[in-house]
Amino acid sequence: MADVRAFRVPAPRGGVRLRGVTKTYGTGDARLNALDGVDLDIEPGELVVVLGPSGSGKTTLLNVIGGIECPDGGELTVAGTTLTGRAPRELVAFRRDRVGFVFQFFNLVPTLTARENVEVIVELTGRGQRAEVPGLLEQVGLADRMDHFPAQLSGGQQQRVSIARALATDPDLLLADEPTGALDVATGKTVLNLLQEANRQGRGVLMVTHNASIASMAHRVITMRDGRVQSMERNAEPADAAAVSW
Ligand SMILES: Nc1ncnc2c1ncn2[C@@H]1O[C@H](COP(=O)(O)OP(=O)(O)OP(=O)(O)O)[C@@H](O)[C@H]1O
Repeated sequence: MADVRAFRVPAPRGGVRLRGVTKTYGTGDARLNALDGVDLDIEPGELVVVLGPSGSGKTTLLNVIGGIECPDGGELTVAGTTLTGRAPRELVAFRRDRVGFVFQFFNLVPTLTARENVEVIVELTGRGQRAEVPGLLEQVGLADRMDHFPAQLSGGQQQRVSIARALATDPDLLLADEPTGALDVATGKTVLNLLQEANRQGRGVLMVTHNASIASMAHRVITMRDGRVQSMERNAEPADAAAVSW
């Protein structure tokens, strides 16, 4: 008899709820509302793309949802955890257990190999298994590059290491800030494909980008303006990452 586990659809996870979330930088005349009362619901398992002009609050939104920044006001719940009013220590635990980050410029440790860059996260967080790291690097197409240092890898390969690193702790939600911003089209598409695959495994994915073409692969597209959600659109049929082009 066939193994029924092979057919099990992964449970969707990584839902997000914001109500009136504010984040202000500076004081007096220099005071700036980076987030100016954001209301937003992201369903578990959704792939959401965030667009908007420079300075509209996209990165701040991502950082607040990821527990990198504390909101000044409003209510915020991510993957079942209420983040408002939390002590910094609790936010560290939340980040460790719930979210994975992918950045535009990869943020790898230059003195560690690809394998070590992923292993160090497994060891620091106590999540995931060191023995699974080679398999993860294989999944992102780096079986033959595991012992290379970041400087010996192309931009796309470095971004794939950073995706393996983000997935090593099995996060509920993957937060990606301009993950293709430093890559050419072909390489960028392989990265998008990996993010889509991570989403198809049930994880929430929230991706900030300036590239409006990427919006076609999202379940929902959010446009930010002046620290607020200006619009929200649902794609009836999200495209395969392979079909995205720019
Ligand atoms: N640490 C900070 N200190 C002061 N101001 C900040 C800080 N971080 C962001 N800002 C300001 O908050 C506003 C929103 O910034 P944010 O980086 O979220 O915008 P963005 O939409 O991601 O922009 P971009 O597309 O250029 O990356 C901007 O005006 C920015 O200058």
